Amino acid sequence: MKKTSEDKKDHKEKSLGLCYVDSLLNLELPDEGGRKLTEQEIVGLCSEFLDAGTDTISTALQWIMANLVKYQEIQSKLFDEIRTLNSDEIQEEDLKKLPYLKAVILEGLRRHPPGHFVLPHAVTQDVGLDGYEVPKEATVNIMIAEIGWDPKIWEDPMVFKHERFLNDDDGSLNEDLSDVTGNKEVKMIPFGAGRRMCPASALAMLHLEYIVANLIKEFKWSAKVGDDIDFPEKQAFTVVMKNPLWAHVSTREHQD
Ligand code: HEM
Repeated sequence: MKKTSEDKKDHKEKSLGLCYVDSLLNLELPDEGGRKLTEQEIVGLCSEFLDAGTDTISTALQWIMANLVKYQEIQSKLFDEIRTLNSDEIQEEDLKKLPYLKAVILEGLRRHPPGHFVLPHAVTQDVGLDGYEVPKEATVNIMIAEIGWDPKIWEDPMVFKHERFLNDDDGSLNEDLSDVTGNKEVKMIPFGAGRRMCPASALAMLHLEYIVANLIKEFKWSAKVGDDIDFPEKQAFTVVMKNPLWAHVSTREHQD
């Protein structure tokens, strides 16, 4: 760890900035006499970051791509939208010009949230909430998936209908529905809500939009011959596709 720290010091001069481990190595805890993090704490934080940040994204990506493989008409419309950008490689700033893409990603997260629950929470003292007693230290959880599938809020909740996030008149994004923070109203909260909400929700949305846009721009995705693409789930670290996606991938330049 020490050697890495010194190596990083040299590297810092030549690089763009500090990486996550550099920040952890430099951190001092003001409430604990300014002590540094222990090696065990740093390893714990890195592992939390990697687990929370890779499995969730890859699971969400697989569900979204599976829907685009199954529903070719959605994939074609998405490709048409991406084509309007007329750019060689989609950049971060292009993404806000792609409401159809955002609607597909949101519907993917509503219909197939990678986590069906938040992390277990607890209160530090007995609390009365809306007529319910929540005892100190009892485990409290929230059913993320069920909220996004509530038929009182979502029409045909188990159907992949990305258009629900678009305004009928001009195809722009319905801003109220697409707020997933739960700050205005809790309709779907794939990242949880409140103080312990996923700290990387904006980064995750950016990654999903960026990756899906570039995958669809470069390649046409279709089902393996004889594969129907179905959507049963399996609980792993996240809720994954029981039958993982196998797709036939071909470059766009040979066909469009
Ligand atoms: C589609 C992608 C993602 C989804 C659906 C997701 C969802 C969630 C959910 C539901 C929680 C629990 C919130 C709660 O307990 O109230 C959470 C926590 C967390 N997520 Fe994400 N996440 C995603 C991507 C990421 C990424 C990319 C990172 C890091 C780079 C990350 C880092 C974390 C961390 C560190 C926590 C724990 C926060 C805490 O305990 O206060 N997540 N995430």
